[in-house]
Amino acid sequence: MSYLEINGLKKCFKDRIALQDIHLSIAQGEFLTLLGPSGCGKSTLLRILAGFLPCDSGIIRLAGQDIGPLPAHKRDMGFVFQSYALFPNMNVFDNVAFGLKMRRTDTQTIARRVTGILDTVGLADRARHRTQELSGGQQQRVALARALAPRPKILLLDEPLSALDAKIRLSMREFIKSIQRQLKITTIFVTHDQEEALTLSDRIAIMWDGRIIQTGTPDELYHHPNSPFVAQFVGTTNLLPVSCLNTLQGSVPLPVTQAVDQQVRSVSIRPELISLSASCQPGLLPGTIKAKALLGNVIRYTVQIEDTALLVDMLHNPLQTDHFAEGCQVGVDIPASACTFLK
Ligand SMILES: Nc1ncnc2c1ncn2[C@@H]1O[C@H](COP(=O)(O)OP(=O)(O)OP(=O)(O)O)[C@@H](O)[C@H]1O
Repeated sequence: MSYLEINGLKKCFKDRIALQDIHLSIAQGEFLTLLGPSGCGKSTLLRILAGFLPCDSGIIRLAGQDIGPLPAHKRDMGFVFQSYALFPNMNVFDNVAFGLKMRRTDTQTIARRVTGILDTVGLADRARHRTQELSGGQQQRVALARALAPRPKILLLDEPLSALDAKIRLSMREFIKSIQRQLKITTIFVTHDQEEALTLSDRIAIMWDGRIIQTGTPDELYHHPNSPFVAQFVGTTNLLPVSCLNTLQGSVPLPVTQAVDQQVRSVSIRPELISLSASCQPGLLPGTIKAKALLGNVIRYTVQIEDTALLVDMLHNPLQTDHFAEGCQVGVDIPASACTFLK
């Protein structure tokens, strides 16, 4: 059963539609990410859920209750901003205690809760420090502790890692996931970084131009995208007009008829599903290596086949010597099962 349910949500800013037709169900304890390019409406949706912004129409239910009419402080949601937004005039303890004081929680409970949550985020020894004395990662942990201290029903995180440098970002990502697992708190995370979304989420809602285009597990979105937009936005792919297959099929039995039957317009082929051979045996397509890039443990080749350039990923094993140099002639195998046809 869904814990948070959003139905038919719409939001306009003057004549600009920021969100429309938003339907989303989130289970208790789930980690859901809103993923999409800049300006697609992710933060607007999060702010509406938090009660910071009104929506024009739609219903939001939390644990069966319509929370649309409730102000932000009565919604039981914790919010973490991209820019920490800590109170500079307060120390770490008082920042974390803020939400509890607003709720007129008694002093003993505040002390117990703040100490407990600071311990959870690994900052128990910094309680009396001023927030400016902390690193970016530590400040974001204070922001997380502040959001969690009142024990909200939902945790809302708006690009919480984007102000951090690359290395801290990675460790904070792991940290957020482990806290979420430990507390089993229902979480909605906003990002435009697909790697972040894929590694953190139970499910991802892909947004584009104010709409949710597809919702699914990372695996579903990667292997079964419902549109060219999702295929390109989640992972790397070769997105080709389906007519390309007509050119390629001379040598390979690709399932072009299936594509025509479904009136699809494009085909997505993931780079790791294509393989290369040193010789072009029957059934393979003749290609030329145009470029080669080392991406850590993967080598990404650009292979030219007639007018089509394909990306092909192969695991990089330094002990093996069967890598291909630029200019090399190769045989290219595109199994029919590698082709995802899209409308
Ligand atoms: N207060 C506002 N007044 C007018 N337009 C707004 C306002 N807030 C957001 N918008 C517009 O609504 C659209 C969605 O904005 P939003 O900030 O939700 O996108 P986003 O996906 O979170 O983008 P980013 O990843 O860049 O933060 C954008 O076109 C934006 O310009």
